[in-house]
This record gives sequence, structure tokens and C-alpha cells, in this order.
Amino acid sequence: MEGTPDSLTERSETPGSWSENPVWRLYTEYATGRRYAVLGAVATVVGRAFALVPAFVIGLAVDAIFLAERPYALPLVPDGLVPGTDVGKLYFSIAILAAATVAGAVASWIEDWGWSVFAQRVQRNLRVDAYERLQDLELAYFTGNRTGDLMSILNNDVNALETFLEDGLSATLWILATVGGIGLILVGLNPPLTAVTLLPIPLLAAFTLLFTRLIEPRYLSIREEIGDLNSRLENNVSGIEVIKSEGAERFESERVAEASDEYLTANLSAIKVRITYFPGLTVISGVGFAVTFLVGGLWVLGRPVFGLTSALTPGAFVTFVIYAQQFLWPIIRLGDVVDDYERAKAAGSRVQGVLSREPAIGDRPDARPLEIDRGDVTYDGVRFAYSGETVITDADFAVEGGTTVGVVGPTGAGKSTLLKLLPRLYDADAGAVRIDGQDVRDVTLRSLRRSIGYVSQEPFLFYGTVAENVRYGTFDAGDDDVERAARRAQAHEFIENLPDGYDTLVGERGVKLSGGQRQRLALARTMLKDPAILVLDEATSAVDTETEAIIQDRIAEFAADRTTFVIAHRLSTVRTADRILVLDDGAVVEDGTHEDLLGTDGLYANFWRVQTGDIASLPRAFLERALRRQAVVDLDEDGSEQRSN
Ligand SMILES: Nc1ncnc2c1ncn2[C@@H]1O[C@H](COP(=O)(O)OP(=O)(O)OP(=O)(O)O)[C@@H](O)[C@H]1O
Repeated sequence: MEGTPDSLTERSETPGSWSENPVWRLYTEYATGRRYAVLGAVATVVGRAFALVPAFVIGLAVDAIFLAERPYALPLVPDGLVPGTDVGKLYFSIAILAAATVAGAVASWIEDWGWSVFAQRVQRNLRVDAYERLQDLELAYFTGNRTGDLMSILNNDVNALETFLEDGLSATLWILATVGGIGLILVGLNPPLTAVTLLPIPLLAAFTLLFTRLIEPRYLSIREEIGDLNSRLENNVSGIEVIKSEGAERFESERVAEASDEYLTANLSAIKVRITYFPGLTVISGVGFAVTFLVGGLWVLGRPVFGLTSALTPGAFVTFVIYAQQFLWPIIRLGDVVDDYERAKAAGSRVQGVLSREPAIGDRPDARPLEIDRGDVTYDGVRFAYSGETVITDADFAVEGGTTVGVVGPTGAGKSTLLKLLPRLYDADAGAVRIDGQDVRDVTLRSLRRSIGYVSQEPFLFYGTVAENVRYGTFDAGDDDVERAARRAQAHEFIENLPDGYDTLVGERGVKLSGGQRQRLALARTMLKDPAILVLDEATSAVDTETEAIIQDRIAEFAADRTTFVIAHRLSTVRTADRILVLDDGAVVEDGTHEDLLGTDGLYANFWRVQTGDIASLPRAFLERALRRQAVVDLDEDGSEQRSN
């Protein structure tokens, strides 16, 4: 529902959804460099094959050179290549060991390269897609979630998924190749002893299952805590001016410490489980290995175990024991993979929360581009609520194209909200907003927003040059157009006085501009866009009255042939408007020209008295209401602003 965004951490309950299997989903949807994964996979298997060579050659050398128990025969190596003397065979064995080591190192390089390129590309694609989907979501989603938490999803969670792809997938294949290859060799060498080696496997599997059950909720809670911590840090860095001016450093340090403590607690809880798991795996496989060594050793000595025996030469036993150790080691490494996978899964469920959310405001399937004729705007029985809190109770009015309409009213009356329904920053809950007879929900968002210039109360400047900020949204505009727009918005003079003129860097880390200068840049941006409909939401509130008078002239000239809404507290800003709408508690209570409204002697007339300093003649009822209204906007216990009635 509008205004009630889902929680970021909401997880899909669909069985088999990709939060259950993030790797598969990532692989199928985001892998553009699959050939790199294939290269990595081939290199993993080939590398494993080279790693098997030493144990085999050492066992063979013991039996053939030192004990003369079997002939020196290597698979794939023609007998003619094998030297005749024992010393020659020893050198030959060492040469093979060296060659296998070098070949293994080359394979390892290719393996790392292949998997890394693959994982980095998936990470890039996933981040870009998650960002695109996020920015398509409606404004309510952003006001309902914390910036730091969203950043944490786009950064930390996407990175956690990439880590698994880079290390986890290659390690899984490495384990499969090692266990499969060595398992086959062990069976070939001695099936009964292989059965002994396999004894700890069911125990390892049960232990791993228990680990995943315990670690899963802990990793999810870590991801949530890191989101909380990020939000706190992001909020404090943005609000550093208030922290300093309020002397709230200690208070904020404590809040950061609290969030860090919660993150620490969540981490320690997971660490306790993880550090128990790894030694547990080592103990189980170590005991298993000791049993293999004992049983095999007794068999080499010709002693049966539980009535069972098997023929085994010392060299074959050496080979078997080295392989058995190599067989159990990957199973311990499996712990790392399971651990990485569990982290990736927790991160995946959060990324999925973004990816699976459909924008509440988007184009209908049959949406057509908005066609502007005269620029008439109609609000037809419009109602709107933020999270169930009704703000627009009934807006019903029609504005003729080309008209300039002032919108005034007490603070919190719903003026900004009313006009945010026009470019569909929010959608009305009931009724319809129409432009030239077309319901704004029936036209494409792109065409709608191209046709409306919205200058908000607190304009945002991106880090970049002044020219880039003015050009924002009309990216193909030339320098002359930018300058013309800046002159119209009465911004050219102060821009020329900046250190690098239009090339001065502004926004975060750039030159600091005053509120009035920012507003003029935003105005220039909208004038450059040249929209058919203009909404100025307190757009000149921060400039001094003298400059405002000059801007008013320019705005009037610019607005002459386009439908314009001007929200203002300073009534002088809207005095000359063709028409003024007075809003109170979400409803239009008065409608007319400045003179009409003074004649009506209602809310507007009283505002006018306030602004002309004629306080003495204000009716008592108006003053009492104004005082009551001040009490309406209150702070709740969390410190967030709320309407209390
Ligand atoms: N994103 C939001 N989520 C929830 N409530 C909101 C949101 N934005 C505004 N409100 C609430 O809606 C009411 C109307 O706000 P709005 O900004 O439209 O009033 P306004 O008349 O423009 O006020 P002002 O003159 O102070 O700018 C206020 O009570 C405000 O607290």
C-alpha cells in the first residue's frame, strides 16, 4: 500500500525461491561472463589432477625403487621413457613431481582468474540491476526506509554474494574434484580401507546440517545490524552540523556505540557457532584419519581387524595414507564453503527484498504519452493518506491552462502533498488528477514528468559543476542554454562570482552554496527543462525579499504561457497570481483572487493581516486555532515528527 513500504528484510516465503538458492539465481540471471566460469572450472579440475600426482609417484617410488615390490609403471607414461637404473628412476620421479607442481601453479592462476572475472561481473550486473530496480520504486519506499540500510544492501550484501561466487563456487568444485578423484583412486587402491576412510562422512554431514541450522538466523541478524549501524553512521555524517551546534557529540557517540554493540553481539553469537564448527570438523576427520591409519597399518603388518584383513604393501599404504589425508582435508574446507554460503544466503534474502518488489507507481500496460494541449489541471474528489494518516481530505478544483495559481495555507495543511500528486510522486487514494482530461495514472511516467517542472522547498544539488547541476534532466542542453536559464533565474551573477564560474564544483565536498543560491540553481534547472506545467513549492523562500522581487518578475514572464502552481508562505509571492487556493486540513477552503479573498474576510484575510503586521485586528478564534495547530505537530517518543490528531 502507498506509504507503507515493506520491510527491507522481508523474505520471500515461496519454496524454492532464489533466497533459498541465491547462487543459482545469480548464475542464471546475472552471469555475463560464463566462459570465465567454465575456464575457472576446467582449471580447477585440471589443477586437482596435477595435485594427485605427487602421492602416487612417492608411493610408486617407495615400492619400485626402495622395496622392489612392484615394477615402476606410471599411467600415461610410455615404459620407454622410464630410466633403467634406480637412481635414474629417482631423478625421473623428482622431475615428474616438479613438472606437476609447476603445472598445478599455472592451473591455479587460470582458476583464480576465471572465477574472479566471473564473480566480479556478476557483482557488477547485480548491483546495477538492484540499483535500477530500487530507483524505480515509489518515493514512499525511500521515505519509509533508511538510506544507510539501502546503501548496506547495495554495498555489503551484494559484496557478500560476490564473495561466495568467487571463493565458494571454485571451492565447491575443488572439493568435488578432489573428493571424487581421490575417492576413485582410494577404491582402486584398496576398497576395504576406503570403506574405513568413509566412516566419518555421515557424522560430518550431520554436524554440518546442525551448523547451518544454528548459523542461518545469526547471519541474517548480522546483516540487519550492519544495516542499522550504517544508517546511524550515514545519518550522523549528514547531520554533523546539527550535532555540533547542539553539542550532541557525546549523545551521538553513545548511540553509535549502542549500534556497534548490537552489531558486536550479533557477530559474537555467530562467531561462537562458527569457531565450534571448524574444530569439530577437524576432530571428526582427524579421528577418522587415525582409524584409517591404524586399520591400514595393522593390515600391512598382516594383523586382521574385527576378523577382516586386506593385502597392502608399504608403498601402497603410503600412497593411501597421503590420499586419505587429502580426501578428508577438502571436507574440512567444506566448512568454509557452507559458511560463505550461509552468509550469501542471508545477504541474498535482503537483495531479493529489493529485486522482487514491484513499484507501486509505474506505467500501466496501456499507458500512452501525455498530450498537452492547453495545460488544464483538474483535481476531481482527490483524497490521499500517508500510511493511513489522511492528509488530503477532499481536493476538487479545475485550473485553466496558462493560469498562475497560488497555493497557501497553514503549515502542515497539505500544500506540498497536494501538488506531489500531479507528477505522481504519490498516487491519490481516491478521485483523480487530470491534465487536459487525461488521468495522470493513464499516461507514461516519463512523459508526465517531462511535462512538469517541480522545484521543491529544499533543492538537492549533486556533486558536480554548477553547469552540470543546471543541466540535470536536460542533459543535451548547450552552455548558452544553461547560461540563459541561469540569467532567467537570477543566478548568473552569483555563479560568475564563484571561483570557477559555471565550472565550480558544488554539492557534497564542493563549494557550499547558500539556501537562496541553491534555490536559484534549482529554478534555473527547471527553466532550462521548459516544462508545460510548473510547480514552485516555496521555491524562492530562502532568497532575500529584494532578490525575490526580481525573480518574481522573471518567473511571471516564464509562467505567462504555462500552468503554474506557486506554494508560498509569504503572501507577497502569490499576491499577483490569477487565482489563490487556500488549503486547510487537506481541503480547499477558499478560492479566488487576492482581492476576492480579502473581501471574503476568511483564513486568507487573516494571514494577510498577520503579514502586514495588523495583529490587533485578528479575530480571537483565528489566534486560538493557530495556537492549537502548533500543538498538532508534535514529537513522538522516537523523536520522529507525527501528527497527534
Ligand atoms: N513522506 C511523508 N510521510 C508521512 N507523512 C508526511 C510525509 N510528508 C508529509 N507528511 C505529513 O503530511 C502533512 C502535510 O504535509 P505537507 O508537507 O504536504 O504540508 P504543507 O502544507 O506543504 O506544509 P509546509 O507549509 O510546512 O511545507 C504533514 O502533517 C506532514 O507531517
